[in-house]
Amino acid sequence: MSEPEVVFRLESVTKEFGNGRSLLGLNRSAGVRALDDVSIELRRGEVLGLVGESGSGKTTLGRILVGAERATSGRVWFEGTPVEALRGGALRNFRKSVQMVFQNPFTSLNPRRTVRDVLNSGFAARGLRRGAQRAAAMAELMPKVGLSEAFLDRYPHAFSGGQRQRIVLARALTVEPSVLVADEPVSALDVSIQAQILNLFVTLRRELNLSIVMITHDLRVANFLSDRIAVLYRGQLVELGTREQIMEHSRHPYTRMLLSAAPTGDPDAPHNRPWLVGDATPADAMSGGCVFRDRCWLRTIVSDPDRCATEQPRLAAMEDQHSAACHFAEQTATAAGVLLVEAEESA
Ligand SMILES: Nc1ncnc2c1ncn2[C@@H]1O[C@H](COP(=O)(O)OP(=O)(O)OP(=O)(O)O)[C@@H](O)[C@H]1O
Repeated sequence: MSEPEVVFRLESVTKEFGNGRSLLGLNRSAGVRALDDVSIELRRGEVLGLVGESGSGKTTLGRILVGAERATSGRVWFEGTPVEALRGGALRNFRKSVQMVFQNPFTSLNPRRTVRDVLNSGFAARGLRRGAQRAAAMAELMPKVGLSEAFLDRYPHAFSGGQRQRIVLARALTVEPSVLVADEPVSALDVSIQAQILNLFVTLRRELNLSIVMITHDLRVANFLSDRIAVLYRGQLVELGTREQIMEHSRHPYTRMLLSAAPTGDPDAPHNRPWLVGDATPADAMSGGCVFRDRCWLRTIVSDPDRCATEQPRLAAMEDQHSAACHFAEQTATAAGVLLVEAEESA
């Protein structure tokens, strides 16, 4: 099998916010490490789900991909070139090629601009100057996102949330991107509409060979359309694998915890979930060791829990495509099974 083509490559990317001194050099603020030594690739035509709780660094990673934030350290390569080295035409091409779609379609559209105005700005950026060229591009684009051309002269307020998200997608597509970074694109929508929009992503990805980074706190969304899933915890990439590896054979105790906390729709699911262990300790009180150790259910049963406090686990490959950052990843599945049986017996 040939190697997949890599669109983005992130090498040891760290992003810190607010890590500076005041004007007089006093009160050095601790700052926030939103991303901590993240290395990952995005392949041509794949959907990469990026999951984790609020504050885990998902949006920051997405903003680094589109060039809206710069890494504090580490490298970001786009199609083989470091992003910071892009200039002139190559930089313009990068800005068109990588588009971001935001969560809230009610705030991401200007209420005073019709759909036609919105799309025309994108077509102008793509270099379509003549009215006839833009009309033809518009006639091609609207059905792709499931909208009628009759909507072109309406303002955003005339549309439902799902329709607005279709307009936002159409706007992103005007410049013919090769990568979409979608930041919680369905979480502001009614559940009944979410599947329609996710299906639209699936269709667009197939028709346009798009690479998509799907940022979501909802594992059901990631499960629906991802080829691979990356799990972030406190800015660190703690597990990476194919959709099936993560959803069915996850090895990091945090991923197991996320999966068990996700609504399953199963009324018989155990209420006494053994792997929900307390709240997170503030990050600045946890230097060294594993970032997840304070909430880790697996650590409560392994033979050498001190190791978790002293030695930071590195992301290590366990099988083809699947890696996890846990010293005891080999024991996760068995330990989870034992705990679940115990919980069911004591319920
Ligand atoms: N511009 C900023 N200035 C300071 N801190 C920031 C900034 N952007 C993000 N952070 C901090 O970085 C950390 C990661 O935030 P980020 O928004 O990337 O997480 P997230 O996983 O996308 O969370 P959410 O789902 O809540 O959006 C958080 O602690 C956040 O407060």
